[in-house]
Amino acid sequence: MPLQFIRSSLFASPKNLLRTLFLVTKLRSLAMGSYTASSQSSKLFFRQLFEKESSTYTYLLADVSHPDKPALLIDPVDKTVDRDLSLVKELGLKLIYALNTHVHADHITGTGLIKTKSPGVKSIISKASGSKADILVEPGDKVSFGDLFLEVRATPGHTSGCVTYVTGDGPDQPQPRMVFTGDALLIRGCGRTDFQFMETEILVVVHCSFISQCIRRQIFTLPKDTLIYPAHDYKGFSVSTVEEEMLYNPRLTKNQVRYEWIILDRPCCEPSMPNLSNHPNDPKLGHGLDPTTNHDSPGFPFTRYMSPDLSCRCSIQETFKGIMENLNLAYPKMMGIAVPANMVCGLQDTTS
Ligand SMILES: N[C@@H](CCC(=O)N[C@@H](CSS)C(=O)NCC(=O)O)C(=O)O
Repeated sequence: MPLQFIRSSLFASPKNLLRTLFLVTKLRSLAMGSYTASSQSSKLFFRQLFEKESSTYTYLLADVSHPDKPALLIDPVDKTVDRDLSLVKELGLKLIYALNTHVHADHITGTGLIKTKSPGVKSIISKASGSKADILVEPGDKVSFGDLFLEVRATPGHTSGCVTYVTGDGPDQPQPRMVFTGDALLIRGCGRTDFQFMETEILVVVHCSFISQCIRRQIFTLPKDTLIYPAHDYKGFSVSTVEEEMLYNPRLTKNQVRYEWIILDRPCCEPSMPNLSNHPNDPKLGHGLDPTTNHDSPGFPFTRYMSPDLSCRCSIQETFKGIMENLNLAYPKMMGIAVPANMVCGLQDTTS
């Protein structure tokens, strides 16, 4: 509503005055809502926190309707642990979990420090990450805090163990839903895919397929108003929605024919990397059709990648793989220190 209309209607009639006051209040609360990124749920306390050197978002969630006010932190950073723990204390929350979405390569997780400063807090990371933590979660697991919970979804590709945490689906859970995507899905972007398994062309394709397919299947299938909260932003964005990213994310709105086709009908994100050494038709040398039947070999869903008819369906520049190969990002400055430290997620400073 134009401000001019609000102003002029202020003087029209008592009825209009009330309506206008309601509108102004609503507009103000909407503006504040997006500024503080607060949730609609009366049970959920939610705060988005920022670490500026690595442009990392940490999220604090708590069930404030529960007598203990149990809380969790998603993707805490070592440098801002004191700030985060002071906030938890000030608000009278009881921190029970410190979660990581994945093994970060650009900063050191805060979970180790949190555990030393706040004994009793349990660290959480995915089992697929291969790193250490108190609790290793798998897709489908729930992380409960009071009456609220987060659901674990697998979104590998940036790293093989990346998971996304989604607020629960149910009458007492926050509405709209909220999804903490780590580095899998960023606002108008996504995590780079050049960290792991880049030895062969086929594995590059597998990883690109994983991330783009997992974003589609695990995140874009959520209700359109689901709020997206990533682990990083480099452009000043703080929140998006499933609908917005489906429409405007430049890395996910381009031609996907090649990758949709490659893992068609395969359950997403299963650790079923093809065993290249045992396969009779080496995909590096050509397509993997069974020469006797001219069909895909059983149990090898990627075999048609090199098939000439598929390759000409779309040009490589239009594909997700083409986009990802042309990002030209330098490796994170802290990678050599961050990855080994984060592989012992939350345990490096404890005796357990
Ligand atoms: N310049 C930063 C690292 C930037 C970077 O590589 N970010 C990662 C996520 S953190 S490992 C990424 O996936 N970026 C995708 C993108 O499109 O930016 C540093 O030196 O730390």
